[in-house]
Order: sequence, then C-alpha cells, then structure tokens
Amino acid sequence: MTSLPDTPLLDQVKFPADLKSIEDRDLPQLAREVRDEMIDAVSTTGGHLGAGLGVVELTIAIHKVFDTPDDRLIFDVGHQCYPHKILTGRRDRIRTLRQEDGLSGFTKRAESEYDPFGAAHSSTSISAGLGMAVAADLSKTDRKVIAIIGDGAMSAGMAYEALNNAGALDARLIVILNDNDMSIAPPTGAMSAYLARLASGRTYMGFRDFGKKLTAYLGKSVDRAITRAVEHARGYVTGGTMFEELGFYHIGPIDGHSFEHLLPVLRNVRDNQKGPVLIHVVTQKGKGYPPAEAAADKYHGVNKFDVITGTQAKAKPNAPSYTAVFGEALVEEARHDEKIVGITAAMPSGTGLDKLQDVFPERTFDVGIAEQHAVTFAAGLASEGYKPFCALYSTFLQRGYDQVVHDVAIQGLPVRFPIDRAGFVGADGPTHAGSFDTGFLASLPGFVVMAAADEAELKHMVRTAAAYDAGPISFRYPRGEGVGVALPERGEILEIGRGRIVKQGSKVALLSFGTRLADCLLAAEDLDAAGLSTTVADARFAKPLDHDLIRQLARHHAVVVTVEEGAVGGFGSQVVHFLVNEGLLDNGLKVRSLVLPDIWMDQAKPETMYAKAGLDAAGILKTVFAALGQDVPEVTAAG
Ligand SMILES: Cc1ncc(C[n+]2csc(CCOP(=O)(O)OP(=O)(O)O)c2C)c(N)n1
Ligand SMILES: CC(=O)[C@@H](O)[C@H](O)COP(=O)(O)O
Ligand SMILES: [Mg+2]
Repeated sequence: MTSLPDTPLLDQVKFPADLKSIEDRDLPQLAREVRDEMIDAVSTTGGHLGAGLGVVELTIAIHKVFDTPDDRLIFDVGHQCYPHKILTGRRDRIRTLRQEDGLSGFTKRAESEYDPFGAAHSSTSISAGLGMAVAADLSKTDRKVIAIIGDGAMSAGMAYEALNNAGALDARLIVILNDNDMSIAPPTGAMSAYLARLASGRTYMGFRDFGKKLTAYLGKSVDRAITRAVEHARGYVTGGTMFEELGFYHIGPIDGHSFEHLLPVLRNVRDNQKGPVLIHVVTQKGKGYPPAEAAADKYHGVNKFDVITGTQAKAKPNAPSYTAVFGEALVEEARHDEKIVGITAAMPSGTGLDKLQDVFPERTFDVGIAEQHAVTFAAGLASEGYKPFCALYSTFLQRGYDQVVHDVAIQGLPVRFPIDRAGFVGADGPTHAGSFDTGFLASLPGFVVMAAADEAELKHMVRTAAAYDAGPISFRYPRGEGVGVALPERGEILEIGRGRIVKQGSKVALLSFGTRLADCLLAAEDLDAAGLSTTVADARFAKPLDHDLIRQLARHHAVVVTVEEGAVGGFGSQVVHFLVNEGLLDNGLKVRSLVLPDIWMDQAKPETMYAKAGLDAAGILKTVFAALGQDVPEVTAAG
C-alpha cells in the first residue's frame, strides 16, 4: 500500500469558497497538489487522465474567480472534470471514480450542485450554457455562465449552432476554448488547423491594439495584471477571427497553465462582461505527468497504472477484442474490394478503424467528432457506388439518427454501420451504454439489422455487409474481449434474414440476439439438467426476422425467451410483434422478452450490470422457471 500524496494546501480546500482565502501566489502549489491527488486516484481506478491534467490551473482559476455553484460552470464532455470534483466537495470519494456505487467519470447533475449540467457526449456545453445565460437574463440575475469546450469537441456541428445563436442573442455567455491540440487522437480537420494558426500567432496584432480594444469592450481601464498577462501571451487577437465574426468578443490565446495569465483575464471578464466572450486558452493534455506528456494519446483514457513508471496494468486477454476482430476483418474485405472505405468520427483506435488507416490511409476518413456528418458523408459515398463502413459506437450513432433515417434509409443507400460498444460498457456508465440502436434501426423500412453472437460471427457479418449492396445494413458487437471461438481466415456471407439453431431441444427455446448467446448456452445446460430440454437459437437478424425459425420455435416449444443487450423496443419487440400478428400466441405459448432494464444504470463491471439486469445465465434461468410457474432448483451451473 503506497502512501497518499502530501497535500497540505489542498487539505484546506473542500469547496471552492475555501479558495478565496488562498493567495494567488500559492495557487501553483495548489495546482501541483491537485495533480498529485488526481494522478494517485486515477492510478487506482483507471479513467480519463490526460484531459483533467491539462485543465488543473484553469479549473482552479475559474473556481477562484467565479462564485460557483451560483455561477454556472459547464465542462464539455466532462471527462476533464476530475480536478473540479476534487475541489467541489468530492475529494473524499475521488478514489471511487467510475467504480460501482462511486463517482461518475463525468459531470452529473444528480451528483453535485457544482455540476449544473451533465455530459459525456461532446459539444453540448455551449448550447446548454447559452440556455442558462438566457435564463439568467430572463430571471434578471447577474449569474455568470462559463462553458469549457475542447478543440476536439469544437469539430461538432452543434457547437457552431450554439455559437451562431449566442452571437445573435448577444448573450452573456463565457466560452473557454481549451485548445490542447488533441482530441482522443490528434485532431483532424480545417477547424483544427485554423485554431493552430490562431495559436501560432500568425494572425495576432500588437498589445497596444489589443489593450485599446479590450478597454473599449470592457468599458473600464485594463489593470496592470492583465497588461502583464497579455504581454506574456504569445499574441493577441484583435479582430477578424471567425469567433468575432460570429459576435463573440475573442480573447487569447493565453497560457492556460499560467495563473498570471488566467486570473486577470477571468477577473476582467467577470467584472465587465457585456455580451458573449470566447477566451482561447492553450493547454497541454497530460500536463505535469511525464508519462502522459510523452504518450501519443496523452493518456486520454488509462487503466490502473504505476505512478512512478506510468506503466498501465493490462490483464492478459483470453481472446481478441471485438473491436480488433472488426478492424482486421475490414482490412481483409478492403483488400478484396477497392470500393470499401472506412469512416470514423474521432475514434480511430476505439473503433478499430486505425487498422484500415494503417493499410489504406487514402480510404480511411476521420471526420472529427461529427457523427451526423459522418453518416451523411457515408451516404454521399454510397450514392457514388462506394461501400462505406461508417463505424460508430452505438451511443454516438444516436447523434446521427435523422441522417440515418433521411439521408441513408429513405434513399435505400447501402451504408454499412458497424456498431461498437453495444450493450453495457462498464465504467463509462449510462451515457455510453449502447442500448437503443436495435430499436431505432429495426423500425426503419428496408434496414438490415444484425448482431454478432461471438467474434467469428462478427467476421461473417463484416463480410456479409461488404457483399450486401441493396440498402443499409448494420451489425452490433460489444466492448471488450470475444468469447475465444476459433476464427475463420475470412468471414462467410450470411443469408440475409436467416438465423441458426445452435442447440436443439424441445421444451424451452432461448432465442438470442447478440453476445448473450453464451449465457443462453450456460442456462440451457441447467435447464436440460432440470429436465427442460432447451433449444438455443442465434437470431443473427433483428431485421428481416427469420420468420421460419420463429414459427418453428413457437410451434414446438412451451416457452420462448428472447434475449438481447438492448432496450425494450428492439429485437424482442420485433419478435413479439410477429408472434402476435401470426396468431402464434393464441394457443398458450409462453413468451418472455429479456431486455436492458428501463432505468439509467450507473457504472459497474459489465458482468455485474448484466447480472443486475437479469441478462446473465442465472437471470435467464429464473425467467424460464417463472414462466413455467416453477422455482429455480437449488443447484444450477449458472446460479
Ligand atoms: C458525440 C461524441 N463523440 C465522440 C466522443 C468520444 N470522445 C470523448 S472525448 C473526445 C475527444 C475530445 O477532445 P477535446 O474536446 O479536445 O478534449 P481533450 O480530451 O483534448 O481535453 C472524444 C472524441 C464523445 N464523447 N461524444
Ligand atoms: C469520454 C469518451 O467518450 C471516451 O473517451 C470514451 O470514454 C471512450 O470509451 P472506450 O474506452 O470504450 O473507447
Ligand atoms: Mg483537445
């Protein structure tokens, strides 16, 4: 057991109000202690490290200058909020970050009054902040609203919709652009290049002009401290920037690790703000922790690690991850078909598209955090005969739903949607769970909707999607390791709308859609042992449904249970709808549908979450016995 970091100054700060009595000159020391505390905590929990390390000074400065929680502080994405949590009454629980019953890894309204807006998906902060700023005006309060948004998050359309609206409303909103020249991967896009140009000073003008402009805007004389801050800054923007054209008063770039720069600027804005202000702050992701500063990903998301060496704990995998299997299978298909292209929205390694990028860089597109655009961009490619694989996490595909409906499905365009992170994801909690894609895709006419039961099935689905050119097609698979099945050299082309019987029985039928198949098989062993001969089927398709398979299960079993890692309205609902309309429920067949529970389930280990949801083998058994009006026998393999 290592000792906790020595933090004499931080020990005096439980809430932001305690910062008021700390001298400005002592803040660098406080920043060091916050960093030490955060590094130590994340070394035991894992989590988002680099982003928080980069905003330690900024977070302290804002809490020092503003009056939170009455003034509203919003973190975009929220993955950089650990220093904020340490300073806002949650230090005593900081070592429970992202653990079961612990602190969320993001900002969360239910957790603290210092989190006025929850996040985890990016690029929402300016819109939410604008709403709060307008509410403050309508309520005639002098409350300040500050939204911190990263350069990566600045690539999403929603951020521009909000800037556009804020400029027109002349709202008293403070946007802090935290520019660390990093997203999860190095940032892409013209906007990123534009910010780099601003930060490099090419468009800057001299201090005299900046000072004049600031004085004119703020309506008061600029104090000596801000003069010093601005002199130390790398340059001054005085007009003509995109933000100014949109109606923002634009300050910066300033050094986001210097209290001498941050404090006077924030104090002046606090005391003299008239309309929307954007402060461009330059920071370094991973700042203050050498292993993070040196890492290519700046320790965006880490496992538990050794603080001295930075070495992350990695359990030896039993099987390749679904993401890796997908990435490799896509490369394989791309070798056979030059029309295949890959699209990621700022998640190249998270989706496995980095593998395609390595082999076919000219056929791989990282569009930045821009899921809506990713979908319609894919539609455009498909309309010209290309075969786009638009690889998104289930939770982020939600962003592009209208594009899926309007730009892809209605036009019947053959966009392929590999959907990663299907089902519970564990530590990221409810914001990142992949719960709804089956429901929202299977309700669309003409969509083919698949789920892989294991990693070999995933390979088949990649090949099937590559071969299928008649319209949109999706396939979902979870975060983490596969089940360890043997992998074929290349996937097979599956017959569209055809499931498979994995194990034949006669009394109970478990109809699985996705990777719960393994738990269905486990449950089946116990059911067989209890004298309930059990069929296990892998539906493969939620759309089109395998009607023959479902009829057969319904006619030859007493109980049919559908099982999926998705919310109600998905696969099970499609099956029940079919059974009802076919009259297959008219003769006493017992049907049960196991889905994710209708709650926002907080983070825990995925297996714990599935057990709580009744979607593990024990839960499946319980459901079957309950359907038959029987108690679960004492000794079962699953229980
Ligand atoms: C809509 C959406 N897409 C993708 C992500 C995944 N994601 C989380 S943080 C991040 C990078 C954000 O970069 P930036 O805003 O610059 O913050 P930094 O980590 O550099 O501090 C991405 C792509 C997300 N949270 N939300
Ligand atoms: C904050 C965010 O949205 C990402 O960093 C996400 O946490 C990544 O999740 P994975 O670890 O599943 O790639
Ligand atoms: Mg960034």
